[in-house]
Amino acid sequence: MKPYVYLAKPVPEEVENYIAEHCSYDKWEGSEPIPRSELLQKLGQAEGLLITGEKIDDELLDHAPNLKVVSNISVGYNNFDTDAMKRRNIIGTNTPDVLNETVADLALALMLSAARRVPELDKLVKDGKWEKKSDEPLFGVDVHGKTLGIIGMGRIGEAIGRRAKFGFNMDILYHNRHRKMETEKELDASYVSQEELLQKSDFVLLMVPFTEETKHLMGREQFAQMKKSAIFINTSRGQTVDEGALTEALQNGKILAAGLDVFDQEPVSPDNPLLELPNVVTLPHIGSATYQTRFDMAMLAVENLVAAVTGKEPASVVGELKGVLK
Ligand SMILES: NC(=O)C1=CN([C@@H]2O[C@H](COP(=O)(O)OP(=O)(O)OC[C@H]3O[C@@H](n4cnc5c(N)ncnc54)[C@H](OP(=O)(O)O)[C@@H]3O)[C@@H](O)[C@H]2O)C=CC1
Ligand SMILES: O=C(O)C(=O)CO
Repeated sequence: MKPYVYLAKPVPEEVENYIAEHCSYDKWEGSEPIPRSELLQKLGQAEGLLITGEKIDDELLDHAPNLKVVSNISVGYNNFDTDAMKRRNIIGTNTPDVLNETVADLALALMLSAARRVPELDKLVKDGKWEKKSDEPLFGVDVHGKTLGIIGMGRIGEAIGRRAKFGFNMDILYHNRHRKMETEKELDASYVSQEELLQKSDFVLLMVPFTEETKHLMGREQFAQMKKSAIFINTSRGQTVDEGALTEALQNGKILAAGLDVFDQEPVSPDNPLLELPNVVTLPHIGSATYQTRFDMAMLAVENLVAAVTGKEPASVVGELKGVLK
């Protein structure tokens, strides 16, 4: 008998066909995310669960006595309570690498948009406010040749660093908990303390996972350490930034501008004061959102799912849960 899995997230037909070859399954067909109460009801028989970002905690796991694997269609897995999963010998998988280049493209788009004020000036033109006088009020700042500081030089951070170094001739600073000698060599990058990175960078870009350690990694003190002319980019998770402190820094000219793909609350509340600021470029968490990359992520996620429920080792089990499946 084929193992039974539940798909809480729709996937492309070709990906679903792969599941059908190996598993029996049921799926959520709504266009909205599956309501929590509905999800909990679906888990009684499931050996595998496919999700994007739903919270996996004791409450959910108590409804899933047969579960072996939760496969996340995303690389970030801050939605996993890994301790609760470990206690029950349930593994979690994610989708690393297949999205690196796509997310890096978007990070550069945010840097360029914020520096050259692209959305603000696009609106000006479309509002019929392009006038035949001095264009100095429309000036932005250069990206090429400037210094980029990457906090979280991992898989995606490196892809961003390559674009910045080889495409824009930028100097690269980075900060992680551990040094990466090969990356330093490849990108001629310098490992510095977080404080030095904040003080010296023209662009500060956050690409860390959201963990207890990185919660509000950027707060009032950190924004105060940045140059007044610097631009802050967040493509990691909203919770890594104290949004109140960021708003204040932007309003008071402590930093020049920001580019944000992620927010503390998503979808962002329409009354979030960051949305009022002309020097903030905002996006709805679309770092990996191209047709090809979302397809690749879904395929990797179901390959992980199928592997785990058919007794094989999935390609990308998250670090904390490696080896817990019995
Ligand atoms: N906006 C979007 O759409 C997307 C957002 N993301 C987010 O990006 C994150 C990173 O993805 P990815 O590059 O694949 O992950 P990686 O694990 O490859 O890289 C993360 C890097 O962060 C560093 N890091 C971790 N904790 C800290 C810390 N406390 N202080 C400083 N550095 C730290 C790690 O180095 P070390 O261990 O040495 O500290 C590592 O180099 C994901 O977890 C996800 O949240 C990912 C994809 C799309
Ligand atoms: O993969 C992730 O972590 C995302 O944020 C969306 O692709």
